[in-house]
Amino acid sequence: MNIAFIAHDKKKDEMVKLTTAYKEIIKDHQIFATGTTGQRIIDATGLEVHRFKSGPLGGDQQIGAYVSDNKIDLVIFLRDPLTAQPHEPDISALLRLCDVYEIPLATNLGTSEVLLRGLGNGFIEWRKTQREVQLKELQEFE
Ligand SMILES: O=C(CO)COP(=O)(O)O
Repeated sequence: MNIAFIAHDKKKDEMVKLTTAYKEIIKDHQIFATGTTGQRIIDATGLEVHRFKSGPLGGDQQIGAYVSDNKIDLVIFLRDPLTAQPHEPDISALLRLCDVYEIPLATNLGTSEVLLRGLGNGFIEWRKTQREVQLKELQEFE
């Protein structure tokens, strides 16, 4: 599975704790992240991470583009609900695309734990079928 991890500044310590705690589960998957979040995950876990640009510089949009290309199966986005973000429109756009494409999305630590445990127990496997169906549809369209 391809998992995207994103955390706002005040949530980055939580993200480090989360990815460290669930390293045994996430190590078997491809990890994508916005720039600074990705670096924190690399430093803390040593896992391989595909880093996009930093969020305010377009990272959320890059992940959104991957979502719309059916390349992301799960999004863990630890948002800071108490601080205004200069790139709020990008954040809303990413959340919207997750809903458009029915991508499992966690925006807080509690839901993140549920989704990562679900991932470990195979509950996200349906995404593989979803990807194959969509690929077939695209091929028929071309
Ligand atoms: O701002 C972000 C998401 O909206 C996160 O970006 P960084 O991981 O680069 O801090």
